Amino acid sequence: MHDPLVIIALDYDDANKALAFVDKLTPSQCKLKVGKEMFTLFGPEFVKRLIERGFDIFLDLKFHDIPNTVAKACKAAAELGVWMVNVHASGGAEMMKAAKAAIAQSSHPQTKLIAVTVLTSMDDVQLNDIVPDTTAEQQVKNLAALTRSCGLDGVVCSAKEAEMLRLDMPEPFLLVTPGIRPAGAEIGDQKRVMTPVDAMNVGASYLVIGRPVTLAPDPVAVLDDINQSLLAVS
Ligand SMILES: O=C(O)c1cc(=O)[nH]c(=O)n1[C@@H]1O[C@H](COP(=O)(O)O)[C@@H](O)[C@H]1O
Repeated sequence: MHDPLVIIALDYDDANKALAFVDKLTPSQCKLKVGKEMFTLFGPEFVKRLIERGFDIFLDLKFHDIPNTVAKACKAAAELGVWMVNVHASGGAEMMKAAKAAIAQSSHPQTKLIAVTVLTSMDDVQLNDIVPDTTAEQQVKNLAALTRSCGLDGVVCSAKEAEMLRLDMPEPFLLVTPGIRPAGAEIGDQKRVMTPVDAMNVGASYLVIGRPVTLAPDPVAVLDDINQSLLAVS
């Protein structure tokens, strides 16, 4: 089966609404991301229902805690049967290595583990409130290098940093890029954004796209258009 490049962020507060959308999709059109809102509302059962429908699931809970806690959470996520799970790289090397080791020991050791570098909702000004005297680009570079040295499968970053990272981080290291906005789409709370085609051209592995698709009057048509536009670059 063709591996879809788009990961749809299912950020709904209503499981039936989310499932009504998912029922119009096939696993060759997109992977699905379940994040903090839907997981908090509907839990692992909801994730299992999506897996049963044949979709690859990115469980985006962005774990960030002491190594023991994150390792156990990642093992539990892997055992749900998800395709990918994530942690915050700023949790540090010990935490990331513990998470990787725990997944390797789980019943689903092929689960991919990636680390968030700098959230795509942050610009340099916001970043400097928490990490002075750096840029988002520099911080992404440092945290991606740390993530890679810990043996993880990839990072979450904005497509703005993809070209720089690809210089010394070739595939199969994954660059998973949210903050994707088709031309003319509302940017909302995102800061470091790029269009789907531009993101793929600079080296993204997968594009995480939420509201531009899910809030559209015809979400499936928007997803089809994005997939069509990507045919030329993939
Ligand atoms: O890890 C993520 O998926 C993530 C990291 C990041 O830096 N920025 C980011 O937007 N995300 C997620 O990607 C999705 C983006 O959604 P939209 O902004 O609606 O396209 C949301 O579900 C976010 O939680």
